[in-house]
Amino acid sequence: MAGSQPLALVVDDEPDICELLTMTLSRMDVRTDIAMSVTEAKRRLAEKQYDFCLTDMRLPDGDGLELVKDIQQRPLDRALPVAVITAHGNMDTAVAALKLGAFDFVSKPINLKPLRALVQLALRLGEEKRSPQTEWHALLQGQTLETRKLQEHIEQLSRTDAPIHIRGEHGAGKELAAREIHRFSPRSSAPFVVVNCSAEDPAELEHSLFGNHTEGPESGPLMAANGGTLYLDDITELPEALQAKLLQCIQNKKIYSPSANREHALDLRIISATHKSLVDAATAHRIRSDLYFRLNVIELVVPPLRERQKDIPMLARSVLREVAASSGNPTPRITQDALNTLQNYSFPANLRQLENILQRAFALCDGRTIRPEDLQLDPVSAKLHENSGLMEEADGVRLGGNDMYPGQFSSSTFESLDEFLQDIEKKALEKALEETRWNRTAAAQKLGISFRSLRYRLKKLDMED
Ligand SMILES: Nc1ncnc2c1ncn2[C@@H]1O[C@H](COP(=O)(O)OP(=O)(O)OP(=O)(O)O)[C@@H](O)[C@H]1O
Repeated sequence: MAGSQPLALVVDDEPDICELLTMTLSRMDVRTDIAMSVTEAKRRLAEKQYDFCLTDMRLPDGDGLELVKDIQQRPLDRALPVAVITAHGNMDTAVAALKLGAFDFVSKPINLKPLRALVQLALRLGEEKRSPQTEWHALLQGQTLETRKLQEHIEQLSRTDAPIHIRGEHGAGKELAAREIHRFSPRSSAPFVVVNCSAEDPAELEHSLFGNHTEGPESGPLMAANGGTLYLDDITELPEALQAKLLQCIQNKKIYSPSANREHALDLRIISATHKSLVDAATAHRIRSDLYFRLNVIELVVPPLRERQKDIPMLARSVLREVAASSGNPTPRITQDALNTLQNYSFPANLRQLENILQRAFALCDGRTIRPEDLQLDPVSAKLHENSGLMEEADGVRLGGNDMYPGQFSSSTFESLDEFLQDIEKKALEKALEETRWNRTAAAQKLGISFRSLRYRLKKLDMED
């Protein structure tokens, strides 16, 4: 830090606000320089090294966004955390600032409590950047371009506090990526809390999000994640009534407790995820547009394992090391043929499937060496997945095969393409249900869809009985 006390640059042309900010920061042992315009701010940034910058949006010679952009473009200042002050309710500007690289925003009239939390986070951000990078989770290591891009993006996102939406196939590592963002972020000492938004029962989901009736939000994950990160998995499945409630909490940064008859301040980073398209869900009005804009400020795409093909040998060895260590056994060897076989497989269920395959292979092998036959890969389903693009295979359920559907549309058998596709869907659902003895939760899991989605499909295809 510049000197023993941190130094902040406040950019605002309203003397009252400058005074309020200077006083608040000085009570936090932060020294402040003031700039009244974009030009003056740029000059000061060129002269001194700051630990944090807070800028108003409307300035006499330009706007705060220009400054945010400028700070991101200066190599020396790349590490400088910048936050913006927005007019009350102007979410568009706040989102634009976050997209440009601002780590957070405060809205007018300035409330001192969130402002202090923001300053503390900004200062921790500065410190994090100076500490040596921690090692990646074993499944996110690798040398392929896709993996490096992912790592770089994760590092970048851990330096902001903006909401992130993660998109990727089942088992590709969305939660892992979210955990890494949290671990590298200044929120890392606070909890990372996971909520799955596709619960079977909406009332149960409401409790699991907002706490139960007797204890209120104090017993729920939003309060549990306070100060840290809330990971909302399968966000496209969140029922509409809960979307409104969630939006209110995120927007107001508060949660109401009926039992205590008071509001609790919420200081959370939200990371949401889906294996579907959030854009499609918003277009189809399954996700409220105001919530969509709140969640999808920055998107992170986690690549499927088949796009990290060259990483597979390294990943396989590291999974085997873990599997063996957890049972107190020496790590088995894996032959080059077995590695080649893995590299040629399409892994429809991604990292999760790689782990499952190697756990099974470890149990089946002679204890010392894993050979191709120990992997028990299903070449047909792998090929089907590669070629069809129609359906997804998860956890080893075979959705295709000539015994199930003819593979191509014929107008003599089906009246329309829709009917043909419905037939495929019906057969896949039947098969998964049979294989799980009509346990719908397990069948949904096998099909790689949520329980709600399975229920919806069964209804749509008139298969509820
Ligand atoms: N905290 C963790 N520690 C160790 N391994 C983990 C952890 N979280 C996930 N994994 C492993 O990482 C792999 C990818 O899982 P992850 O849950 O990140 O995928 P995902 O893309 O979020 O999947 P889904 O869409 O089904 O929720 C799995 O094999 C899982 O076992």
